Amino acid sequence: MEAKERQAEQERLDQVRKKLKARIEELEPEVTGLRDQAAEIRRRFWEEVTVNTSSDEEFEETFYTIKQQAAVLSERERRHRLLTQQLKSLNRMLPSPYFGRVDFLEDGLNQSEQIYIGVSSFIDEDGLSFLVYDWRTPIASLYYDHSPGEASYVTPVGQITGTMELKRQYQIQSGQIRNMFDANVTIGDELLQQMLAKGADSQMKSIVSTIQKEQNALIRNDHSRLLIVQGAAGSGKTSAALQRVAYLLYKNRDSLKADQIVLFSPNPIFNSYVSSVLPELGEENMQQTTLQEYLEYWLGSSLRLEDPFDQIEYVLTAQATPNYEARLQGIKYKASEAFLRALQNYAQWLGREGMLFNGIRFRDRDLITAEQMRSQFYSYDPSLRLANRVDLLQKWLLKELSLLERKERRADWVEEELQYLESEQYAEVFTMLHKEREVFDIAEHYAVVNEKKSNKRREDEGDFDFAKREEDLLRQRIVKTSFKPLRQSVRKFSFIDVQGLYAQLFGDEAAYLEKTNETKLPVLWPEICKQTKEKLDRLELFYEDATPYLYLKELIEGVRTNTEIRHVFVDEGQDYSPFQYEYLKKLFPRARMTVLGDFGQAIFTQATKLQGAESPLVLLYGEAETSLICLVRSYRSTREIVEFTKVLLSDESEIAPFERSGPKPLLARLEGGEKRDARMLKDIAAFKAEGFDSIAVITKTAAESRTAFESLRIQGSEALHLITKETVTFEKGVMVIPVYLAKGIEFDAVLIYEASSQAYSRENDRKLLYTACTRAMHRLRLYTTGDWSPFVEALPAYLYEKASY
Ligand SMILES: Nc1ncnc2c1ncn2[C@@H]1O[C@H](COP(=O)(O)OP(=O)(O)OP(=O)(O)O)[C@@H](O)[C@H]1O
Repeated sequence: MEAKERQAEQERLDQVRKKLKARIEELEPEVTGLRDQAAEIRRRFWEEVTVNTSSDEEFEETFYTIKQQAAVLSERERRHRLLTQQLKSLNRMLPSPYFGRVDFLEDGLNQSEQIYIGVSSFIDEDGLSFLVYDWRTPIASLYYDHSPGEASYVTPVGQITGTMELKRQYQIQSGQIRNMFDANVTIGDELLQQMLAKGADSQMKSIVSTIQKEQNALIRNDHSRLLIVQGAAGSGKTSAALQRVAYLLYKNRDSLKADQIVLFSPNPIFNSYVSSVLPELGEENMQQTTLQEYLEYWLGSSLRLEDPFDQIEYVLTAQATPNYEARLQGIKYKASEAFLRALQNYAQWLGREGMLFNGIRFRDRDLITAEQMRSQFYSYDPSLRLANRVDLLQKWLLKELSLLERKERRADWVEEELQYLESEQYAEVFTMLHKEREVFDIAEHYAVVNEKKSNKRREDEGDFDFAKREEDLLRQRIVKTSFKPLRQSVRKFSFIDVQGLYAQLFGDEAAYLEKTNETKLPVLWPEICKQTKEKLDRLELFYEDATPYLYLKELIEGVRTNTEIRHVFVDEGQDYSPFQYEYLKKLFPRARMTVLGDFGQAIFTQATKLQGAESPLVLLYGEAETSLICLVRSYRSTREIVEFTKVLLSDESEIAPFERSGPKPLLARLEGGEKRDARMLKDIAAFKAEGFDSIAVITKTAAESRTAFESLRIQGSEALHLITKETVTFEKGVMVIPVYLAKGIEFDAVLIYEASSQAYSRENDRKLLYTACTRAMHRLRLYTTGDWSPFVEALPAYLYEKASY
């Protein structure tokens, strides 16, 4: 590019920065001033108002002064918040105010506009000219969606068409243009090349300057109730999802707050990995959770819930244990829509018969028996929904408890407790009764004053009525305290035996079919029943039972919904069952859903296909309300790694590498574990010397991770981190990690610990191996001490190098 052009751009940049600095200098004292003013108003709030309640007018006067003061304070605080935000955004822009420019000649006009695009907008002093446009403005989509030539963008008032005369990208650091590229066919290839060539980080990066056209479509899609994104490994699903959150927050800034968006992540470590993207863009983070966290919260502490990682560890390691096959069948069935339907039918059946209740017991006595509840429950109008009848029963129980509580006051145990009451409790009741009197009685006023003066309680023994009332009140208090937990547990629906109701489903086959109207069951149903019940007896719940259990509980007690949440994002969406999607839909009735996933990485047994006619997800809200976007270009890995992993997956999925080259994946076969570990350590050292500082040894299971970690450490590597399901923060370095925890994360170099036929030979293992290999950005090595996995064996030799040592 011509030097003159570059100089002109640098001059423009200097101009913009000068204006930015001027605005910052102007704002800084204003922000400080507002902060001090607000603090001062707060401090002197009560000094400014004279509280006078002697007459109605005075009272009104006081009331208005307070209101006025509060309004001034809130205005100062609001303005302070606003300007602080502006200041932050200007400071964020200062080192690199923009990253792109398009020159656009709108049809019908005779002069083109230069549109500079950055992380936020910056308007000139005239209040009209945009020196920089926020990347989320409608006009900025020109940059992402078009190349020079005919172009258009959509505004709230319609489509604007014209010609794009120039598209330019900048790399700006500390106010200096380091690089400039003019794009013609595809945008940003050069900038993107440079971005992707960089090393992995402990935090996900924002991709705002190089968003690709197909990603832009998903970021800005705001008409679908459900947006499904099926994207190959490394195609930027997570990155684009986070930009989408930023976009939605910008577009709906008057009506949408960050805490009305929730992201379901695959594991806690992933939460830490993505947590810096939004703040980097000047937005607050959305809520982040895992489904496990959600389920645990709602199940409470009565049952211990297995987590998905223990479940997958079982699936991967317990093949040789008895009844493995039954558990697998159980996992599949309990994730299915058939089971969902079965539970709905079961709830219908319970409406007619079979409800189970927990009687209410008190001091080893039955207060209200399960039988009484049952007959009360079935006396209600059968046309009422189950949950409505439960609601009626709850009200009835609370009323019954009130009656019983009253009766209980005369019980002997209350008499006994009276004897043991602490003197403070007496004193409290005594004062209460006197307070009651004091209001009406002048003599009482006098007695109170006297009491205070002499610092002695007066004698009331002679006053029979008073003593009786005192006792009554004390009895009332004793019983009330003891009944409080009973009331609380009725409010929490503890009178419903959900555990029994769930267990009751897993009786014999004929009974199940009758209660649920189902016709087909897994072959090993009796064993599934046995396993489920044994677990429940130990007050535990398999992971695959958690969502159905909660679902049944809600069919009975009424659905728990969260109407505050407007957008739900589900990352690694292939790992959720159809059942879980139904549950999420119910839970967030007012939310739009964005599901991102890759069926190629479906390593959990309950996986859901995201697209295609048989996808249950498409049926969730119906086709009319669902949009599907496929991302096929993979940005994470070099072309060589993408080609290797693509063939490894061996299905028809389209995966296209982005043009970035590196060495082919390397296969190393060694005689015995010791030699393999020694080799790996040497390779790790070499990677580090090359400047890669995020390196992962990926294993199939957590058990294998522990062994690998120990043996690599013994061989001399201390700077090694073992990542387990308990790890909550993601840090750079060399780590040993099971593949299912590495989901969604990436590393400069990946070393597959043992790619033998023993480890990866079943069809499911293929996806595990694929997921593991696709974590690599720049280098991929596979090791084995035995025969290669058949999936590796089947790869054509041109896809890899073989190590010769
Ligand atoms: N438009 C882009 N510009 C720059 N980098 C990008 C872009 N799209 C994706 N990337 C990079 O590609 C890598 C993979 O992105 P991301 O993790 O979002 O992919 P993913 O589809 O969620 O992957 P996976 O399913 O394997 O977890 C990241 O390093 C991301 O920064």
